[in-house]
Amino acid sequence: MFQKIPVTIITGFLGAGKTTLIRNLIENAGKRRIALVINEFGDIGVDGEVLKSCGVDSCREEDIVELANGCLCCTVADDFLPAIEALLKRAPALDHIIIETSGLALPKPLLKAFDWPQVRARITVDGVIAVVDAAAVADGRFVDDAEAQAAERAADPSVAHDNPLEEVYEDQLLCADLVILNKTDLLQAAEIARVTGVIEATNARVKIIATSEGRVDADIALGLEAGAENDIASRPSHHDTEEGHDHDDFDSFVLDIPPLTDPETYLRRLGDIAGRHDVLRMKGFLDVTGKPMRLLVQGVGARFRQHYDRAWAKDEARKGRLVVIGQKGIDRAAIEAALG
Ligand SMILES: Nc1nc2c(ncn2[C@@H]2O[C@H](COP(=O)(O)OP(=O)(O)OP(=O)(O)O)[C@@H](O)[C@H]2O)c(=O)[nH]1
Repeated sequence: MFQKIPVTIITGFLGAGKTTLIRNLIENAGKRRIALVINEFGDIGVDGEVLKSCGVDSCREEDIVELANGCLCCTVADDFLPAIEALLKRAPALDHIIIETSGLALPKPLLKAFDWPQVRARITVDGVIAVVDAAAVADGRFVDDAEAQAAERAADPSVAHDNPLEEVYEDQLLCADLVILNKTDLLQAAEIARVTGVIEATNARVKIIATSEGRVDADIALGLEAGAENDIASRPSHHDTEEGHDHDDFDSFVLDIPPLTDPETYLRRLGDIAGRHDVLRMKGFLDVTGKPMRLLVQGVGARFRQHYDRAWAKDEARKGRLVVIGQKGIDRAAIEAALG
């Protein structure tokens, strides 16, 4: 019998752990033939690179489609649908498609693309998964006083707050069938319970799995059977009355970083600068003098992680580059001066 191919949409704010989750899913997906569609904000394709070098046999380079340049939710017809069409022509047929949206994308416009007749005939959206950085929520990164705001919204559902971070984060939550409450390693049990309550107050119908390092059973995450394209109307958005959305609220730029002799000191400086300038996300690859491998650096707010992920290729220039993402008005000149 003809079967629709299930698609999982993975949303979640910058640095929440979407790529980490996907890596885990493909490692644990058994024999499923999976293709990944990855969309990233910022001009260095770090997520695709991370997944290509993940070393999982079933995840081949040709199974990863990178849609760079902006925001999937704004380029559905031009970029996204042709990419999906190409995946549907694969023989043998794929078992599953996972789409990682950029951390600033609104999932609902993307979900709507799956309601188009030519797409819905062949694909079903198994589920929308929102990855949430539990520590960022606990720190009030998105909403200063989440409990007070949930109470306010319960009294008046139309209440709006002019905070772009909050709008993106909430749109992602409100569209989800499953929340992966990630980074619980950074919180005590009472904080995890509090954050869980805050999420339930925003979206009462969503399932929540608390975890760390994106560890979740692939059979659960890829077997939600939500048919999300059939109940788009029950997923409210702050942007329901608009055509598309703009990205004027956020800014990103790429820094060229000279070769480093003392990466530890440099990374401490990165964390310090990210904190002082309210950087939302920093990531890229650094060239450490004398090391055959490139240093993959990941910053979420002021929290940094790094590891040597692979050797520089023979035909590749050893070039340190970091993408920096912040809210509009982020002080690029000061950051450049501090890191150059
Ligand atoms: N402490 C901690 N760090 C985590 C966890 N999961 C992921 N990270 C780290 O958080 C950083 C961002 O993770 P990613 O998986 O790249 O996040 P993302 O959502 O794909 O990021 P963008 O695509 O830039 O939005 C990386 O340094 C991860 O190693 C976790 O459970 N705990």
